[in-house]
Amino acid sequence: MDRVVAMILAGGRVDELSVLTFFRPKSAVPFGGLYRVIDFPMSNLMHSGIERAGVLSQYRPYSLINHLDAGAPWDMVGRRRGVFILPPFKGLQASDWYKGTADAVYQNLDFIARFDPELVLIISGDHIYRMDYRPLIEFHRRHRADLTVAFTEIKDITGAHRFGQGEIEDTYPDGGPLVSYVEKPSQLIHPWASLTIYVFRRPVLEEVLEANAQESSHEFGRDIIPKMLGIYRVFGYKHRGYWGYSRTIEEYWQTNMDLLGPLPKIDLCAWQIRTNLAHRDVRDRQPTIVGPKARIENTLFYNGGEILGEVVNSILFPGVRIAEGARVKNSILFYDTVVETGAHLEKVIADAGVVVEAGVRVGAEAGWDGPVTVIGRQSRVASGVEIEPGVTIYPHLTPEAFSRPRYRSGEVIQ
Ligand SMILES: Nc1ncnc2c1ncn2[C@@H]1O[C@H](COP(=O)(O)OP(=O)(O)O[C@H]2O[C@H](CO)[C@@H](O)[C@H](O)[C@H]2O)[C@@H](O)[C@H]1O
Repeated sequence: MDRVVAMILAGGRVDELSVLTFFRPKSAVPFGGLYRVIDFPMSNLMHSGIERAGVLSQYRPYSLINHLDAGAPWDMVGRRRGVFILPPFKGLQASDWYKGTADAVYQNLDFIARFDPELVLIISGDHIYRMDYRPLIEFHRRHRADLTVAFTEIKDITGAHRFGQGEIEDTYPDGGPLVSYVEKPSQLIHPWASLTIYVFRRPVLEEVLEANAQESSHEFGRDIIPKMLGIYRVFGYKHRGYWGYSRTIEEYWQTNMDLLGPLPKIDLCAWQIRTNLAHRDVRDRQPTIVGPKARIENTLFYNGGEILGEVVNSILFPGVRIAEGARVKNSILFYDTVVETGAHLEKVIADAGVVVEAGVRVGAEAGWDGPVTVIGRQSRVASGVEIEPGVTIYPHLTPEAFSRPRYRSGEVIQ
């Protein structure tokens, strides 16, 4: 894979993820008890033998930069390897904030040229999936394609309007020529959704991005792919495995829950997901302590924690403490969340450093189908309060911010 350079789109802000993306881009949102979202595409690259990647970052990049570091966890440090963060910059000619996905790559064509690659693999840093990119690249080469776009079959048509949709000629079992492509139509018109995974022949990428440079809109899905049809050799590749979009709070919660149970949708053992353990002292914390009265069922947890109460169907990041008599169910608790005695959490996502004081009920009785309650970073939920399912709590709130005994579904506490 020496002749392939990866460009990872990781600059987008995702408003639907609410308080979870107040301080970080979606690609840096913690995931699965130990990881961050970008670990999945990074590990896919590593397993596929692709050792050079540029990361196009823009929105609040600190935690992403800190996490990726020089790329050592994914074996990308070396004389001919590396992961390079590419923030927007001021250049000789007009350059600016990345005006869209295509513009982000366009502004870094000279970075790509340094490696003189045959192919450029452009992927999103925001998705949870396991994929070996080698068959895709092999497909691209076999068909002498200029561009290959990877797709997944749309099974749930209610969310179809959020995707780029393609019609793929049924020539081969793994794909065929791309006949038509529409970016986010208002309803389902084609059965395949774009995964934001593109393989370009490098001269073609340069040509189409140069041609788009003077336009007013700069998105691969809206402006580049549709215009290439009929002019270039454009193919659609059918990805058959799991792919988690997790663009809304509910989807993010569900994608995490997909890691639980006897048959997880992504097997973290068979396809090792690598992460950076150097920060938050994760590597050096003590093993998680499980108390004599603890009850733990169908749950993922790593180190540094203390579980004295009850945890069911949940994902706990390092350092989470659950006091005796506390109950946590169907929840995702980020680093160092503290759940005090008698507190009861159901279907909650708590960002790092949250404290839920004694006796608080958050989202209680939400069940599997109820809405998710989200608590922003380092908020302290006051003792005695009841928070109905589906409330959003802003970061850094102190107990004084909770002036009422009960908050209703859909409310935002700030
Ligand atoms: N200015 C910028 N600089 C750097 N990175 C940026 C950026 N703006 C966005 N990104 C990144 O690019 C990727 C695509 O994000 P977008 O918000 O453009 O698309 P969206 O997810 O809505 O649809 C897209 O993703 C769905 C699901 O894959 C497809 O179906 C659809 O065709 C496609 O447009 C994300 O990884 C995002 O972080």
